Amino acid sequence: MANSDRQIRVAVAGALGKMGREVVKTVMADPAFQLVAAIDPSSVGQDIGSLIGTEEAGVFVANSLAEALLQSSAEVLIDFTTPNVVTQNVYIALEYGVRPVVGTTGIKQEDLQAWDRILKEKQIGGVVAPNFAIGAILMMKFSAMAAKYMPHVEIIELHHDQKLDAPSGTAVKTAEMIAKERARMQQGHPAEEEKLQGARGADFEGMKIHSVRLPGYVAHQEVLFGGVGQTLVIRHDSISRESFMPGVALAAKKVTGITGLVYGLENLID
Ligand SMILES: NC(=O)C1=CN([C@@H]2O[C@H](COP(=O)(O)OP(=O)(O)OC[C@H]3O[C@@H](n4cnc5c(N)ncnc54)[C@H](OP(=O)(O)O)[C@@H]3O)[C@@H](O)[C@H]2O)C=CC1
Ligand SMILES: O=C(O)C1=N[C@H](C(=O)O)C[C@H](O)C1
Repeated sequence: MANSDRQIRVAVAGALGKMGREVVKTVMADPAFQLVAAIDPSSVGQDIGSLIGTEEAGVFVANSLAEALLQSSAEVLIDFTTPNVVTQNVYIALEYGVRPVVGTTGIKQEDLQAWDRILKEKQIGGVVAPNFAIGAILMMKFSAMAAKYMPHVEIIELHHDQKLDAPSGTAVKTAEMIAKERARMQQGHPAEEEKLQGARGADFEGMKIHSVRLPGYVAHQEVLFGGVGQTLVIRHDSISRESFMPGVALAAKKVTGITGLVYGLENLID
């Protein structure tokens, strides 16, 4: 791919993971981007393109994010690593003035607030999106709309059994968006009692969230609403990780034109 000033210089952390591989392919295929670094603990020193089965990228897997960012002059870091790695990665990116685009989930609110502050001080942008699939964004928005009229709601998220965090970032974001539209409330019978701990799921401001982990699933969520004499189910299925790629590419392009942190893809496409 030809290098030009107009291309956005992109580094990918977690480049050999399930998402990272798709992201590397997407970045390599999009003329708006130049892949300049790939960070992952395994296969260090090998060409990332050869490792993921595309053409050679001329970019070799690095272990140290700081060194990779420094040497590559990356402008954007796309992070799909793990919940215990992402926080440190973003602070490193911010130190080097690199704009983070983060899909990794399990991030604390206090870190989101700190990143927003630092990004504003540095006058650059960052994006954290628990879900980059447009269908999932619509599911969350429709759920927030429905909760105004049908406030009794429970969330069931279903994922592959390699997922490290529960509940999913998407389920938490959905609950946050619903919580803005309805008052905190008690659901179910006031005297209900769990005979087996965890049977009623996790609690988010009175909303129950249930996490399923099974081989065969990719990423799925149902938001169930109950009213008098009626129910409503809003469901989204990501049946392949390609579903996330247009959102990732959009965020990596838009992040160069914003200041501060955008939390949620819906805030970039409104
Ligand atoms: N926002 C969204 O739309 C989506 C978000 N996700 C989230 O993205 C994250 C990644 O998911 P997924 O790709 O399935 O996970 P994987 O476990 O497949 O990939 C994570 C990768 O990160 C690597 N890694 C570990 N430590 C580091 C480090 N210090 N620096 C760089 N890379 C590192 C891992 O290497 P190793 O295995 O050798 O440790 C692995 O290759 C999860 O939090 C998931 O929830 C997933 C899908 C969509
Ligand atoms: O781990 C995954 O796979 C996914 N993680 C994100 C989440 O936690 O919501 C997004 C999507 O659900 C896939």
